[in-house]
Amino acid sequence: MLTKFATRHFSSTASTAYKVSVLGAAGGIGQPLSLLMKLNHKVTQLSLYDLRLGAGVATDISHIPTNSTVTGFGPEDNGLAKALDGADVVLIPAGVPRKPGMTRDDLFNTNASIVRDLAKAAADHSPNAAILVISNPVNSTVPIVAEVLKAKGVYNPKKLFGVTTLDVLRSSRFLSEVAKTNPVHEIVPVVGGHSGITIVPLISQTNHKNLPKETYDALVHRIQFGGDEVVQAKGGAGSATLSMAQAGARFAGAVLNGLAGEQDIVECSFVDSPLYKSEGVEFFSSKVTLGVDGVKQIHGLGNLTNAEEEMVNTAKETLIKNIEKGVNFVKQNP
Ligand SMILES: NC(=O)C1=CN([C@@H]2O[C@H](COP(=O)(O)OP(=O)(O)OC[C@H]3O[C@@H](n4cnc5c(N)ncnc54)[C@H](O)[C@@H]3O)[C@@H](O)[C@H]2O)C=CC1
Ligand SMILES: O=C([O-])CC(=O)C(=O)O
Repeated sequence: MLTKFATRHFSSTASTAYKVSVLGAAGGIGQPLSLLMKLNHKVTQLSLYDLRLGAGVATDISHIPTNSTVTGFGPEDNGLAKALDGADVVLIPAGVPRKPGMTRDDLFNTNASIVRDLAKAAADHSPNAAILVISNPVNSTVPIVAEVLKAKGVYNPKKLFGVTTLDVLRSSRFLSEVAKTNPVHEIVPVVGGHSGITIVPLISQTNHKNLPKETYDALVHRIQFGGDEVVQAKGGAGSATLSMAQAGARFAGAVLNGLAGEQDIVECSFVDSPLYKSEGVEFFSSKVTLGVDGVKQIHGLGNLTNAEEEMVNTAKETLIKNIEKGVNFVKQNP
């Protein structure tokens, strides 16, 4: 694995057998993510659902000799219900990716209903699962899932996560490139949300507080718009898939480690957060300690520079609108 925010200790009572369901498992992210989950030894049942090719991907991955069964499902024969039944962790990378010139918000019209419907099924068939939302725009799809779960009476804010780990991975990598260090040792908290200016890397909390202003500004911009680099490079064929699979597998692994009772498991994630609720920001990404019930503790941002504080304030304004958009969508399209 790449980086961890803290040392891990183990609880002797930990359970280590989990069912993980991937919804959208045959997609650009879904396939490598499913592969990486097959390599996680805590996963004993891997359930792969997609509108197409779910069974094919599952059969392929099932030949890997790790200690899990792999089952594939499509929409026929109540496949979604079966895929979700009793899941401990549900990963959702279903939905369309960006093309050059689009923002993540441009995906809202297509992905909102996909995520809403998958959340309804998760509420019915795996109401206790930790739900990890990858589908964009994350700043809005996470509130969509929350509203659906609330309407179904099964909302547990400790078990809903927007996956922002790719921003953390990029921060480690891009910072190491300018600082000429080993990225494995660069740990950068990234707070806010997951789109453009809502992505706020806290470089002041690394060993590289005094980067020249021009270098710092370029680094922050590259982290905030790193997704665009991949969208441009793929020239219309999609967005980040392989690095996202690694990010998703790292975050799902951390959630499983928390569920298993391991201590001091800390990752950044976009969660139902008390940090700025009084200002109307219902969800916010910050460092979160993961535990047996999901979120164990949401950490404050710590000391910020003036520049970081300004970025957080700007992020909050956009987040309020993105979150409201998701909430309104479910109200108007239950
Ligand atoms: N959170 C993050 O950091 C990132 C999020 N993403 C987002 O992840 C999503 C997926 O991206 P890709 O895998 O590249 O797209 P893709 O188009 O390659 O795969 C999406 C898959 O979802 C499936 N799908 C669509 N509707 C479905 C439904 N109702 N039920 C089940 N499966 C369904 C499709 O059949 C397809 O296999 C996009 O919205 C993208 O923007 C991408 C990169 C990073
Ligand atoms: O840029 C995109 O559309 C996909 C994404 O969320 C990322 O790569 O961070």
